[in-house]
Amino acid sequence: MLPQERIIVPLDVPDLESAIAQVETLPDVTFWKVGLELFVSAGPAILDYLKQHNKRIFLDLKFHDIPNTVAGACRAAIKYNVDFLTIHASAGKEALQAAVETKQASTAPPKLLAVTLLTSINDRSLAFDLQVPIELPEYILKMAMLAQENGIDGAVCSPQEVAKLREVCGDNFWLICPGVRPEFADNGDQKRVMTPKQALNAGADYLVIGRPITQSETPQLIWQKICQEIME
Ligand SMILES: O=c1ccn([C@@H]2O[C@H](COP(=O)(O)O)[C@@H](O)[C@H]2O)c(=O)[nH]1
Repeated sequence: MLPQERIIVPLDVPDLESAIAQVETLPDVTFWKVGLELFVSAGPAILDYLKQHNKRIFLDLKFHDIPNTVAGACRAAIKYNVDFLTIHASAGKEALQAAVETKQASTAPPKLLAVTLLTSINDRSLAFDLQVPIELPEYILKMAMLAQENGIDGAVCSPQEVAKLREVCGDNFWLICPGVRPEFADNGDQKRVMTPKQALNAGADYLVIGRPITQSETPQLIWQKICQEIME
């Protein structure tokens, strides 16, 4: 795989027209992420468009519900024939198992990824807002292990945790990192960040990089700059 094929760009836009415009602006991007904003607005039409243009798809709907509802949502999403699909690890063991059972009953299943802890959460908000009484790195490791033990294919984590998860979960567990910021970019609401090169060196399989590219005045130039950086 070429290094630039390891960068997933989110289509965090309000409608189908804006999504198509963004894909056209970045013709070299091979892997796009469709999240809640766009899917709630445009529905599966955006998935059809991406498939027609031979793009890979990360459907990032982050399911978090009771097992029966998660199973039903996975069954519906799997029909779209996407590459990656997300569920929150904190939905719990039975919901993770329900997602995996649904996937196993399908002929062309996506990789199921468990979100360990949103990259917008830091140690302080984990302790004081969410009242989780263990240290952040330990919590993330526990979420990844819960996912792996129950048959999930990989985890979404920040680059700051990826080396530890790689060491513990091994090479047959996909590690996908949002919270990636080139030196020149603002962190925005991302709290646990590293640069693209640091994230890949730490063991990430794929990086999700959005606003530093898509909200720049020159998205194609920034894309090329990031690709250059990770190839050096
Ligand atoms: O923990 C998570 C899980 C998902 N995301 C998603 O990744 C992108 C990041 O976009 P940026 O513009 O690069 O911040 C976005 O679509 C999130 O929904 C995440 O950031 N953290």
